[in-house]
Amino acid sequence: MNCESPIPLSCKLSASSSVDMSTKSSLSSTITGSSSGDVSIIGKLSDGMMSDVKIHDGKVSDIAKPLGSGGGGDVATNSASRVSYGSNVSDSNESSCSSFSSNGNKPHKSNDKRWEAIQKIRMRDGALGLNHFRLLRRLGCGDIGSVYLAELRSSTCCFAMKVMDKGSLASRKKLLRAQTEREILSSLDHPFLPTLYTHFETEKFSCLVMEFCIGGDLHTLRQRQPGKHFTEQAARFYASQVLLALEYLHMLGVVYRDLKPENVLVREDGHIMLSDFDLSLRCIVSPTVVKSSSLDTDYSRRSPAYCVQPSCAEPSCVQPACVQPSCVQPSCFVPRLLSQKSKKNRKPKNEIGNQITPLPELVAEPTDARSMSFVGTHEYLAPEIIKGEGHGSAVDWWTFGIFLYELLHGKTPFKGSGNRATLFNVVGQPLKFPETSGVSFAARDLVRGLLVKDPQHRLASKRGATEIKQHPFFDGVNWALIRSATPPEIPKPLESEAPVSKVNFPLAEKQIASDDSNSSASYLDFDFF
Ligand SMILES: Nc1ncnc2c1ncn2[C@@H]1O[C@H](COP(=O)(O)OP(=O)(O)OP(=O)(O)O)[C@@H](O)[C@H]1O
Repeated sequence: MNCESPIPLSCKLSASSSVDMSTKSSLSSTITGSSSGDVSIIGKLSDGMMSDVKIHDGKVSDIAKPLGSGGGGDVATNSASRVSYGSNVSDSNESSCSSFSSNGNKPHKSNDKRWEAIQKIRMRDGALGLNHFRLLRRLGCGDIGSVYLAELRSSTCCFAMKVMDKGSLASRKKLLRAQTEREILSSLDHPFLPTLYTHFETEKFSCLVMEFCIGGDLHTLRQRQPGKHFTEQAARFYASQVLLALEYLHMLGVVYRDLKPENVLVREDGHIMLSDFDLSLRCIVSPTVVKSSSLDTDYSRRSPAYCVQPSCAEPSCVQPACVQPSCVQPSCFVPRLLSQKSKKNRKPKNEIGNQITPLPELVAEPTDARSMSFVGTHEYLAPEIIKGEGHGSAVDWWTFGIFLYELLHGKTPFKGSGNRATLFNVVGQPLKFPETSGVSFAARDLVRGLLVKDPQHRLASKRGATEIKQHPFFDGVNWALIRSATPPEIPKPLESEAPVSKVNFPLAEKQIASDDSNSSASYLDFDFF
């Protein structure tokens, strides 16, 4: 494997951020292809155009004046190299386009105004299409598409629309990645994960309409902090929400595999949303209650019992064929109770009655799932991925450790002079903390537990997120009420810096312009791949 191979570059762009250009460039690079095969450069930078909109509560509320100076060229920086080796994904038949008929399967979003707005259009016009949206500006672009801020016409609701060129996806063998992302997105209903409002296709494009996050990503936000790192309190806030999102994904049978600050977006209320699921691995999980009630509260005194079905065991599992779509739905889980103790060892009822009753504990995470794909971002790659040993959900706990380290220290722990050196460090170098670090013992201890190179001995590898939640670093976090916790920072409403200029549509974009015949050309800025 040549880790210094030319790599496709995909840009990331956040229009209103000030950045430290010395530490990271504005490129996020992605390696794709087989380990022996050639790879090519396919990226470009987007131009960071801004439109004149102001947004509150996912709705356009005002037309703001251009701000003039002060950041037109500000580009969110991200040099993190993204890797996707060995999946050798071949084209699959595209699933037929479908808009979701209702929000019935997303009870947590049931009173969301955006659903109502979408539903109204659907009742009036049938399926939604590109012509129902006004594209205001490009938010950024990734390896498989560009994301636009889109306003639903005849409403004031705003969305993030990911637009993917189907021809380009097919020629670059990325249809499966796009399909994976769409299927995962459609199964999510969680406060820290995106809502997919609808999906539709034009002749040329496949479009995902998602919740829009006004606050940019955590990478950009970190750059703005004093010392370019978060306080421990802020890091705890963001990490705890990410942890819950990962736990939920694992319970759905999704190993996320691409955690990094760039993929953690900030909502207008300051809470987070994990985005970008095209590198995720889906597997089948079999949740197990390892502790059913108050019978035993002390983990350290007993050997835990786990029962997770490693249904997704080999490289082929990155292919959809090995995943039953219905099995990423929570409804397919039938938790099983494992008896922890024989009856004679249990405490008598009256003793239990005097105690605070802890909640049952469920392990529903695919701790034994295995994939051989080489995916992720160099600085975040787990050793078992680099070594090609096969990996499962423990990779998310490794990346969680790197993520926490970066939030607290402003840099990742194993970064080398190049990608090859980075990978070497991840596998062979011990974890070190900056000597002058003011980070607490608890935080360092948690990072140490997560960045254990052997996944079998890594924190959370046995009982999943529960092990991490119980670490002293998270003492005081009210997991049940975390949505009500006060965020470290509330993003400012989006305002424009410069009016959108007229765009000359390249040939490839003419189609979308004609698809979107009702829209004003001045709002369009397409630039695919
Ligand atoms: N829901 C959203 N709200 C606001 N901005 C978003 C949203 N989703 C994506 N973005 C922006 O668009 C950029 C591109 O996102 P996208 O997920 O397509 O690319 P990516 O993160 O580089 O991943 P990939 O290369 O796998 O496609 C992100 O970096 C982010 O800045």
